[in-house]
This record gives sequence, structure tokens and C-alpha cells, in this order.
Amino acid sequence: MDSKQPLASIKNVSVGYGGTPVLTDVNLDIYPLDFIGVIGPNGGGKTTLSKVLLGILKPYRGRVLFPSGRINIGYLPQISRIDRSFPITVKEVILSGVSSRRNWWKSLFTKTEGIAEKLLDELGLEGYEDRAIGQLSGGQLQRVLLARAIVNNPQLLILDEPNTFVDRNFEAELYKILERLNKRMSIVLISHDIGTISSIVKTIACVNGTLHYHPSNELTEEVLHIYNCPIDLITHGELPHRVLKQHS
Ligand SMILES: Nc1ncnc2c1ncn2[C@@H]1O[C@H](COP(=O)(O)OP(=O)(O)OP(=O)(O)O)[C@@H](O)[C@H]1O
Repeated sequence: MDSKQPLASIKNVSVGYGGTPVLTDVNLDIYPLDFIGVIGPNGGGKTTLSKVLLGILKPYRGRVLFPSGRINIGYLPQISRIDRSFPITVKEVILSGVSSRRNWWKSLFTKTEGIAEKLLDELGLEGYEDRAIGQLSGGQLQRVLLARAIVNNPQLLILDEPNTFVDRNFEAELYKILERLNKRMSIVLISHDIGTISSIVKTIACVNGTLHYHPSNELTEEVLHIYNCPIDLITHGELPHRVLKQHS
């Protein structure tokens, strides 16, 4: 694949809800094997950015282009949006991702046998395929949702706050998994946890009504100020710790 050609290209996009823009004049190119951390204050438009990439929201102005042709995009939604009482097994959740971007008749003839088990092995959840999702811990459910997001072997994986509700151990494991996946797919990682993500992402986008792209993973207070990205960086010991400013 030509790494000079973006997989996805957001061009001068303005988008929002009910005619009111949330994001204005956004530009972003996503290249093969990019790993972009998306940060910004609550309500700044991070999830809206992912919806416009996924084609769920249509821009008021501008366009989202896929210069190298149509691509598969995997999506890990915020876990808080998942109804855990829904009676569905781990395997059913993972396989529900298989047909979502294919024609129904194609999916009927696609060999799915063993795919869920293979992904569960890869993510350290072997033997969990027949469990109901209500019987999983937050970290286990995140892994299952990640398996669903990558079941189509996407070129681009978008994760919306995957570190919410997970403990520190799983968080470290998740980042290792993402580093491994990044060898075969581009990743867009939305997170409040700027201190931690800045050590694994390659570049950063600050989203706060518009988007400022920072072509490295090093962020200082000064850079955040220039980008008008109201996030405080506070250092605790070795790991930079972060606190988001409240809505004004
Ligand atoms: N379906 C919707 N209808 C109307 N307004 C919405 C809808 N979804 C989001 N919004 C509004 O759009 C703005 C941006 O929301 P979005 O979820 O993109 O922000 P975010 O940066 O992801 O926030 P957070 O960090 O809290 O997840 C917010 O003001 C939100 O209230």
C-alpha cells in the first residue's frame, strides 16, 4: 500500500447536529500505519469526528475522501454506551461485527468458523466465547468489543475512550495490544488520558470546535495553549498525569 496516499482525508469539514456545527473547518489526513491520539475537552467534538469518519454523520460543508478506495473501518464505541444486560454471548458480539460492512448474501457465504476464537486467543480471553456479556468485567468487555472492532481486519481502527472503567493493569495490556495492531492497521485513539496516550501514539490531534494536528507525540503546556486545547498537563512522578479543564 502507498504510504504517501492517505487512507482517509477530511477536507474542510463542518459538521454538527440539527444545523448547529460542533466542528468547523476540520482537515485531517490519515495515512497507513498512523497512530493518532485525539484529545480535547468534554464536548469538544471528538466523538463527532469519529462519526463523520464512519459516515454516520454527513458534513454540512466539506468532504471525507478515501483516496485509495473504500476502506474497512473498525470502531470501538465508548463502553458506557453498551447495555450489558442484553442477553448475548461473547461470540455473538464478535461475529455481529463480521457482516456489518458487507452485503448480507456475501456474509452468508463467508467462513466465520473459528474467527471469534482466534481473536479471543489473540486478546488473552481464550475459552470465553460462550459467556454472556453481563458476566464479564469491564476490562474483559473492552477486549470483546475490541475483537468485534477488528474482526473485519480493518485498515483503520477508531477507539473512543477505551481506557474508561478499566484498571491500570488492563490499560497497560491494552496499549501493548494496540501497538501490535498498529503494525497492520492505522489507529485513531480518542482519550482524555493524554499523559499515557502520548507515550504510545505517534501524532496528536487536539479537537476543540476545530482540529489542530500536532505531528509528534510530544505535548507541552505551550503547544496546548497555541492549539487552544484546554487540557492541563500535570506531572506526577515519572508518568505525566492529566486533568481536563471543566466546561466554562
Ligand atoms: N446526537 C446528538 N444530538 C445533538 N447534539 C449532540 C449529539 N451528540 C453530541 N452532541 C453535542 O455535540 C457536542 C460534541 O459532542 P461529542 O460527543 O462529539 O464531544 P466529545 O469531545 O466526544 O465529548 P466527551 O469528551 O464528553 O466524550 C456536545 O456539545 C454534545 O452535547
